[in-house]
Amino acid sequence: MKSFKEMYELVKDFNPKIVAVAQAADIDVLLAVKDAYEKGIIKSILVGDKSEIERLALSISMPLKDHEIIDVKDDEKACRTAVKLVSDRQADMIMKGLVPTSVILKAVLDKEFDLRSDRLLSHVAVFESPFNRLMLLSDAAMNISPDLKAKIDIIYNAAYVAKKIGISDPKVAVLAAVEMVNPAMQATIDAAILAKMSDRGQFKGMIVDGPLALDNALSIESASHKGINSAVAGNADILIAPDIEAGNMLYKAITFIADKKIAGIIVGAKKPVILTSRSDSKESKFNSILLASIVASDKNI
Ligand SMILES: CCCC(=O)OP(=O)(O)O
Repeated sequence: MKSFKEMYELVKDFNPKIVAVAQAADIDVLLAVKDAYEKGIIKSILVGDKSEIERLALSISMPLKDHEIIDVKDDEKACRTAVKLVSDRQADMIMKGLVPTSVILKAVLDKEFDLRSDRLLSHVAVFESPFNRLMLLSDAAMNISPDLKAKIDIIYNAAYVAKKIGISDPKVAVLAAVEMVNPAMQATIDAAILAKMSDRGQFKGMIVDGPLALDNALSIESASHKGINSAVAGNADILIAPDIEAGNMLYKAITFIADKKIAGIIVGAKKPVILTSRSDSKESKFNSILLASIVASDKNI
């Protein structure tokens, strides 16, 4: 897939999914939900401050008769209500509204709702790259300081999403600040181990290489200028950040500096969670609904 337009072309023929929105009183969230509803992609249950949802909906001419509202003001309760709707099979996916990521993730991880699978949960972002194709980034929002084992799961989760959007044998760049292994930099050691695992055939259906700095993950000229010979350099489909700080900054640089369209979801749970930054645009939130719809349509999730 080259663009979110192509993603929309795929999703528009799916049966509409039901989205439980946690803290829906936000103009960009409501605009994305309105757009997705009008295009027949979703139905929604809006959890949040009812009077505020009604006020905002009026300002964007969003008819609320088509959307159920559950009046909950408190952040934690709104998240738990949205997650419970999915847990009780009244909704197919959860959407983060105007609420901190940690609050919604706490509800998603609560054993009471039985949404965890045997996989690690991780955030996967998809963005329109300058190379006329979609690329992926992980993890910008969930795993704070993943160890080697967590990085393996993060790579598998990202490759799963890559395959769902048509990237059959993704090339995975494990990012660090430098391309050489430096015993003082854990990110380079982890990346080198992951690359060796890939060399030995321990990752199926993908090529993993690292450590790669962002320049040579993205540009073959940068790689050859630095004398780096790698099947992934300049061809990366998936960027794996060393930790949440790097991942989150890269995510926000993609949107706020490069002005690229992005989508974000949490995978690894029994149902997808649409998870963007509160400050992301309505387009990014709409794109995230598309991406989650693809994952939610997978019978084997
Ligand atoms: C995927 C980015 C998650 C994030 O940073 O959310 P907030 O900006 O709302 O904290």
